[in-house]
Amino acid sequence: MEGLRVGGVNIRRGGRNIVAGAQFSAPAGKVTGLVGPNGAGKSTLISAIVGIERPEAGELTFEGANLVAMGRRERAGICAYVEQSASTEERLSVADVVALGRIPHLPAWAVGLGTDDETVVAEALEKVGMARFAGRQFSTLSGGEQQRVHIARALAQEPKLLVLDEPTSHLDIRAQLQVLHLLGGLAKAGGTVLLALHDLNLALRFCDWLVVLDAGQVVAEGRPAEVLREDLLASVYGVYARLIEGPGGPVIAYEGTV
Ligand SMILES: Nc1ncnc2c1ncn2[C@@H]1O[C@H](COP(=O)(O)OP(=O)(O)OP(=O)(O)O)[C@@H](O)[C@H]1O
Repeated sequence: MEGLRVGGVNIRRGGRNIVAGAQFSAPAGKVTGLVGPNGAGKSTLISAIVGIERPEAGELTFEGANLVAMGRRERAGICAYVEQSASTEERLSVADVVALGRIPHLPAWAVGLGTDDETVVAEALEKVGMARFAGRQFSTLSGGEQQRVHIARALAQEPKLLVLDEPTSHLDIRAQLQVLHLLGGLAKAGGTVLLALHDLNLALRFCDWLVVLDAGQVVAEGRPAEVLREDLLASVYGVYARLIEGPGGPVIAYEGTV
């Protein structure tokens, strides 16, 4: 299965190349991690993939269809996006925020959700452990609770391509494991999942495929344990680390900065 293909993408901002000739695949049926140090260009590249900005050059395709040329509604029928910092939906309830995910699936004349849509919304909240918050005003939630609701909104969209920018940054460790497990389940069901991630041990454990971005360029792509080698951790992240065998597979033990 083809999934997402990023081909020779250039993105300029402020008069300089932020992403330069990025080329990689996020295959369908896999969780692909996009990793790299602060400022590497991960969010910028993601903003082009989800259609927030147009790349200056290059191709972005999903299952062979050109994402750049797609209209908003068509793209929303395929791709859901969970932003790094959640925007404030001030007066909406939690259930209303998640219901926004159903909009691409509603007919143009619809005035509200159908029963099936409401079931999808309730299930999405259940999956992220937020069902009991359905009636709460979104703005009263904690950062981690808001992040879970945004993930639920993306799940309610039932996307073929799910793109998440650091979806676990505000989550406690249990919620991180639950969300990453959930994403693994979506991929196993045939979905394409791409997520920017800082925790390389979580990337090792939960990603099937890894893309490393450094200074706007893809410097490595492959299976996590083959990509996250000691020399790459030193050259890209500037850290000394050892890969040691943990009970559930390899684990990175950090030793210091280069
Ligand atoms: N409008 C802009 N003008 C100039 N530089 C910009 C602009 N927007 C972003 N940048 C720069 O582009 C680089 C990439 O930013 P981006 O947010 O994509 O990185 P990132 O890999 O997501 O980083 P982080 O891990 O810190 O979230 C950074 O150095 C940032 O300062």
